[in-house]
Amino acid sequence: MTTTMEVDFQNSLIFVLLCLLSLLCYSLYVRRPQRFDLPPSPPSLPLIGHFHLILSLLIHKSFQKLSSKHGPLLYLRIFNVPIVLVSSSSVASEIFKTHDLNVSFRGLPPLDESLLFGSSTFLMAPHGDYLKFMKKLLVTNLLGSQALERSRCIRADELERFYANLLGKAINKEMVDIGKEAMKVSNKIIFKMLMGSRYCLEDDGEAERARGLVIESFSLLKKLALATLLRRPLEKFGISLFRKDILSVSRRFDELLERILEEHEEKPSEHQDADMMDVLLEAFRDGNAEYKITRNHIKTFFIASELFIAGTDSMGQTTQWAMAELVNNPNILERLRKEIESVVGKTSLIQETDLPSLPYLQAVVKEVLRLHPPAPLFARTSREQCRIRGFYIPENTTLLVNVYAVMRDPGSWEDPDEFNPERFLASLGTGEEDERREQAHKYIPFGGGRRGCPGANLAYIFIGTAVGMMVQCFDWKIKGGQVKLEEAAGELNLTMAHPLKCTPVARPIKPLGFK
Ligand code: HEM
Repeated sequence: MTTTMEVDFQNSLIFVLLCLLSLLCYSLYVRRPQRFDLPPSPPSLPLIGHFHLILSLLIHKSFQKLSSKHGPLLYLRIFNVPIVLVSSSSVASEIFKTHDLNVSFRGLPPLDESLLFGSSTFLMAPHGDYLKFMKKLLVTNLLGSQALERSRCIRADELERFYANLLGKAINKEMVDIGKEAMKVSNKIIFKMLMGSRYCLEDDGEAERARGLVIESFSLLKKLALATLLRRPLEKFGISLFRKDILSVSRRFDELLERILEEHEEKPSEHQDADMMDVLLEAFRDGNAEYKITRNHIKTFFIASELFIAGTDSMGQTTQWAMAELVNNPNILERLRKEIESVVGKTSLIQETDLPSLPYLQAVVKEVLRLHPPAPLFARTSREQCRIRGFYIPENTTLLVNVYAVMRDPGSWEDPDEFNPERFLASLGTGEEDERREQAHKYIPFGGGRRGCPGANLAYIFIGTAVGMMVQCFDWKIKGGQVKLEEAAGELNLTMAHPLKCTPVARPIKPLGFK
């Protein structure tokens, strides 16, 4: 009896020891190496992890400092949310070339009852059939080169109005808030490209209302990014941040778009004048469409195209930074003006068809986007675990690409903090050098891979013609003679801390048709 008990006891002990041994082997050879394989991580604090490091008001700069000290691929933890920080072109290139599909998700949690941040917006939608279908519609009908060719007169009209507005200010010696004026123009252009000629009235209230909602949504987007970081710790206490504000803006967007939708249904445009709303309504009614879209999809499409870091804000901000750099660099401004005058002359206003013949203007725009990218950071999420530079990246990890650090990396750019458009002229004529930089992901103001920005062509056209017109037709007076190029704190996009306000002085240029 005793012997049987002893044998049983010995067997159980062996069994427990075997279990412990396998657990040890599992943790050593299966789990532990993965933990040890994570990218390098700077020292962190208990509970909050690296949260104190992002409390700085210029997050992209704090991250840049962190990466220059600890390396271009870092593993950070904000409370219990892991983040992988990417700060060099070689790591960005590996991500876009090798892991593009795996990181084609933004990973923000959608708020499904909201039109603004629901799962069918460009921002939240996972990569798949729906997003592919909507992007195809966006490129074919709005942002691709043929679609841009069709909407050229909308932009030419708005550029003339912009010129007339500045001329009025010059005559009255009034100061101009360049970013604000440029944002108004870019917003009107996108609104008209989307909604068609019926909204072309100068004092159109719907465009104004949409602009107000875009501004509100932008500040919500910033809060949403913060809420995403704090989501997991706060959810434990049943706290959901900003939900009420998001739903309120969504409801007002919904009402505005429902009105516009109904108008389009009552009075559809003739085929040749069909605008984006008509195109989407046709896809909505088409039983054989590649993807069956709903009425809500149509609305979210407009919100996304209007809002997503899109036209309105990014193009306005970049135009402002460009003018600030030019005011501070009179030699560059003079060289640019000479180029424009030699190609466009003194009796016509610069047109977008002139842009290919204005390489220095193109170089100025590129250099401004390099130094002052409107989206200094963008996020992707790994759907599955993967290895980047040999390091283990767990599934569902946010990858934060520091565009600002990549485009100011001294390893890729000579004198990276200098405003020097000439660096983009090396490729003059062939464009080969520019292409090489883009291929190597050294120049990424528009992101990269399949979730890269589809609005890049429109952005180059808008910024090129707006800056070109302001240089061609006006001198710019500013108090103190120099602009402070400081970045605003606590913004999601790269904004000037002190908006550029200067007075235009009309030059002896007389575009035909203007008195
Ligand atoms: C200076 C102007 C602009 C800049 C710097 C810019 C930059 C960006 C960046 C960095 C992204 C994220 C890319 C990524 O994750 O790889 C993005 C996405 C996007 N942008 Fe732009 N953008 C600009 C203008 C525009 C315009 C004019 C439009 C359309 C009217 C637009 C529409 C979009 C859309 C729809 C996405 C989301 C694409 C997706 O998630 O698949 N952007 N943009």
